[in-house]
Amino acid sequence: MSRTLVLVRHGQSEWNLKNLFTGWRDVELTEQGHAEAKAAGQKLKALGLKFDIAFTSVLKRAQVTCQHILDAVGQSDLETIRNVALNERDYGDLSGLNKDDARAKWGEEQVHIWRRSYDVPPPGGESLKDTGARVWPYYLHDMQPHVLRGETVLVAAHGNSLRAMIMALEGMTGEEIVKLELNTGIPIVYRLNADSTVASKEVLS
Ligand SMILES: O=C(O)[C@@H](CO)OP(=O)(O)O
Repeated sequence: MSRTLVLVRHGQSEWNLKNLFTGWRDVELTEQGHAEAKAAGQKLKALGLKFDIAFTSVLKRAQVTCQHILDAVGQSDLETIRNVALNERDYGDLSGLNKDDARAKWGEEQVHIWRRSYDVPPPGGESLKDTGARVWPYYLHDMQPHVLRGETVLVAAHGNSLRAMIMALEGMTGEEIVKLELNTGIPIVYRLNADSTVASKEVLS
């Protein structure tokens, strides 16, 4: 029984590089981002992983990352489900603003609260808790059944949508999850027990 779940944050995007709040804006990967996604695929290939299904968001930085990984493991045509539930946290009115400009305008502390508190949403956007309220039901209904059937599942998504999944998978508190930073293009390989709890976790950094 494989029961393997691989989570990967997309490679560096143009707006990661420019230090802009991104959220649901549909931006491209940088050259480095493409390279990170390909390297993630090579790491998964080296583990000998073969996927049964892949899931990604409706945003191209995650979709392209997903495709690079599937190409690297020799599964370019694998069934891939795209769903808005896996999108990045919606940054609302902050989307497109520079993070340093925002600190200058609203103060370091306020911007940190918007970025890394668990349940305080940025103006017009989602908190991490709000993001979890769409990610976790989607995981339970659409992804977890594949894993529990013994399949190997790839999820290429975003820093905060993956944080929301990790929090629930590992039973972390809101305080614990906001301290966890996910690097771009680094696969996290979970093996699950039959009762859906985590048996092991390996970060392929
Ligand atoms: O801008 C965003 O959408 C996210 C991820 O890049 O940023 P943050 O680090 O603030 O969660």
